Amino acid sequence: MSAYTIEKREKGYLLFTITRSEKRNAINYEVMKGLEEAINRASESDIRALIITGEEDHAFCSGGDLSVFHLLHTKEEAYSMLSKMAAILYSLLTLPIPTVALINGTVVGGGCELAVSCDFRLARKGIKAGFVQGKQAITTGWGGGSILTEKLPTAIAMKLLMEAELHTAEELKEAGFIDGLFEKEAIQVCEAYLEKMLEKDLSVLQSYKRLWIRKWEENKLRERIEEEVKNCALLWESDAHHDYVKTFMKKRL
Ligand SMILES: CC[C@H](C(=O)O)C(=O)SCCNC(=O)CCNC(=O)[C@H](O)C(C)(C)COP(=O)(O)OP(=O)(O)OC[C@H]1O[C@@H](n2cnc3c(N)ncnc32)[C@H](O)[C@@H]1OP(=O)(O)O
Repeated sequence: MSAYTIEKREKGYLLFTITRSEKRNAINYEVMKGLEEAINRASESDIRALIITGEEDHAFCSGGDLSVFHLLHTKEEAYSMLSKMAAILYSLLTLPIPTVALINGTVVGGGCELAVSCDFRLARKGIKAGFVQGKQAITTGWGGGSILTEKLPTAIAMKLLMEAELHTAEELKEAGFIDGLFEKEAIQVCEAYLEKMLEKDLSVLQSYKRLWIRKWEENKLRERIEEEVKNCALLWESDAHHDYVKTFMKKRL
């Protein structure tokens, strides 16, 4: 059973779906490979947008797959995984077409980092979301913290990260993290959200997106992400982090 699907939709966008609902769509190395493939295909000339979502309606994405990543003990082992995903999310962030995180369910940890790397976030009403890494004695480690501070006012971004709490989609729309809410028919809602953009020449969309990419380059975002990854790898080694992961895994073994 594949961990993802990539579908080219007749309206000219790619739909990437994480298909690991049995693990609340946690990201393992296969999902990372799928994201790389989707990003490469989205760079092809006829693709006008990329939508990322999760299978079923329990979760959009529960972040890193703890059943795999709990085997990473040292900062070097953690850095290898974290930097791989950080590079993927930076490629996603800087895709010169509109990207949407279609948040069909709960989104926590690295799942929020995936979502913030998209241009827009549409969420089902009532879902829970949070940058929970702080509760696990680590920080964001895929670049999501650095990217969040590019997209939200600093104080709001820092509060979301430092508190590491779960919020409702409604609260996060208030905070400016979520751009739109829906109840059902996620794909139709998302297509309606993109409709006017998808009517425009691809070169117009690409030119506008390059304005933001230019800003992120001038703000040395890629270097700041690298520092975030290194800091997270250092914290990864802490007993507090390993204790959290052990507790999570114990409940499930
Ligand atoms: C830098 C990013 C960083 C990283 O790891 O690299 C992170 O992403 S840190 C954050 C890692 N993620 C988590 O800590 C989330 C853990 N999961 C949960 O808190 C809950 O599962 C939740 C809130 C996502 C959903 O809760 P719900 O009650 O709906 O489901 P269950 O907890 O019963 O889980 C169902 C099923 O899914 C498995 N599962 C869920 N999340 C993960 C995960 N992140 N990795 C691996 N497996 C996960 C869980 O073990 C259950 O499986 P089962 O076989 O039934 O026990």
